Amino acid sequence: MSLEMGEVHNPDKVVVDQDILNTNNINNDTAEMGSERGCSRFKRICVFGGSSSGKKDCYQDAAVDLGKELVSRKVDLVYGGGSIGLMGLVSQAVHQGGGYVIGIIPTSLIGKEITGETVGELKVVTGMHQRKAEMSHQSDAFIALPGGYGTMEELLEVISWAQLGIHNKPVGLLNVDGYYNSLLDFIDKAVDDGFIKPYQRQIIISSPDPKDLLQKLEEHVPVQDGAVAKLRWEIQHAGYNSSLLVEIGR
Ligand SMILES: C/C(=C\CNc1ncnc2c1ncn2[C@@H]1O[C@H](COP(=O)(O)O)[C@@H](O)[C@H]1O)CO
Repeated sequence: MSLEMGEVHNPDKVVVDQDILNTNNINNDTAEMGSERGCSRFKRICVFGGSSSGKKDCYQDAAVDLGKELVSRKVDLVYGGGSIGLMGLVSQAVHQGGGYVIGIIPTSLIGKEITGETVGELKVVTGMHQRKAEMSHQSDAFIALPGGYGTMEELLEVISWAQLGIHNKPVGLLNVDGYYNSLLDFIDKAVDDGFIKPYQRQIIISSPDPKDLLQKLEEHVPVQDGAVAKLRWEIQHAGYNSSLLVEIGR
């Protein structure tokens, strides 16, 4: 497979590149589709997950169940574009269920040897930072499956962006078999010790069960603080025009 930057693979289901990048369009679509789709307030959810499958069957089962749950709610999947590990399993479950899959992959990770044979659409970006920005632009919520450094980095970034008010999209943690218990304990310690504000602890929505997690995300009301709202207002009124501000404006 040879792909150029910005190219969308799989022409039978081509998404016009400009539409993908236009965050406002996606937002409008989401609002319009809400009643039409009937199943979810989200049009697209970004799922982070291990490039490994983990040693216990329950991790793989959870990835497949999450994919099926997205399909049943008619929510599109945005993910890292690889076919390996839990990220591959969730993408295959969505694709096989007839759902829509968009993989965002940096040029450096393209190649069957590294990512395997991917399903759905594949959008190529220049690097890891562009990938995360693009995944965030594309999505109305985030979910992390169990995973390693890559998953944790992606998860913590969207949490810290929520804390800064860069987005107000729900962040879910699929805490399969208590995999993330020690991370949640650590975050509770950070709250106790004064490094994370108690209301910011609520940014993370966790559940061991995909269906329950999706339901909690649907019902979630984002936490706001006055300082963040002021920051958002000041940046918007400073007249900047960057991808970050497109995010902030959502
Ligand atoms: C480097 C190797 C394989 C990497 N293949 C990947 N393809 C696509 N996306 C990937 C890949 N590896 C990591 N990611 C991203 O990070 C998250 C998973 O990382 P983790 O450390 O396994 O948790 C995932 O969400 C992707 O976005 C060959 O060794």
